[in-house]
Amino acid sequence: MITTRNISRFWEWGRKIICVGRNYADHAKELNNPVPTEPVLFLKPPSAYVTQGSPILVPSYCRDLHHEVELGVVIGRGGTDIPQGSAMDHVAGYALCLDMTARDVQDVCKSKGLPWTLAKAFNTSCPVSEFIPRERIPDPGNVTLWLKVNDQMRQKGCTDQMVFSVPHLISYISGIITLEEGDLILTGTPRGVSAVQEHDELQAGIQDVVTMSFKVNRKEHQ
Ligand SMILES: O=C(O)/C=C/C(=O)CC(=O)C(=O)O
Ligand SMILES: [Mg+2]
Repeated sequence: MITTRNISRFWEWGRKIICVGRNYADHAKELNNPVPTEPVLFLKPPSAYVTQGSPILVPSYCRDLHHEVELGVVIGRGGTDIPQGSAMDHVAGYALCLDMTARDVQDVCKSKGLPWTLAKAFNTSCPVSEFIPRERIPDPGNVTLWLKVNDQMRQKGCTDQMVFSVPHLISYISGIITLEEGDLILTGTPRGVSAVQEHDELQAGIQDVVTMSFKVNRKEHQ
């Protein structure tokens, strides 16, 4: 059987989601973290994806779910040890993403020195917009991301504030984890993260390029 995969539906490919944390100094500071000298990485599984029309589900064990709006980079050509100079040749496009975070659980994990999996990798923890072809964002280092909760602006930040640029991140990550076509890199969030509640409506956008909206529901007990 011949199957053709469409990069504009990259979330259906079952590929890796590699996330960068503390990549904006103002966000690192609002959570009392040092600004990193090397990228901070963690992963989400493909089951974290959710697209517009389906709700974000608060995990049953979470009492403080936070939004984090982020620029996502969709890999078009894989590679290992990719040099910074050619890193952008590996980009197929972008997506607006949310790194939904169970902040109360993350705080417990941090205090116990445990990994962040329960806080970051649960089902629906990675809402994504439609695929944005790379031509529509000529400079990923200079676009403004925003997020509103129930029409109230909570986050607005420009990617020129990233500690590590998109080419730097692609090069660094590919030296540790081979990048494959269809992988997604979440590049970190600017300041303004805050709690969302069941029934809230989140709207987010990248300038005049894309907008998306999601409802928040609580996961039913099974
Ligand atoms: O260290 C913390 O308290 C929190 C870090 C994050 O959640 C990192 C991110 O996901 C981010 O900066 O986007
Ligand atoms: Mg994040």
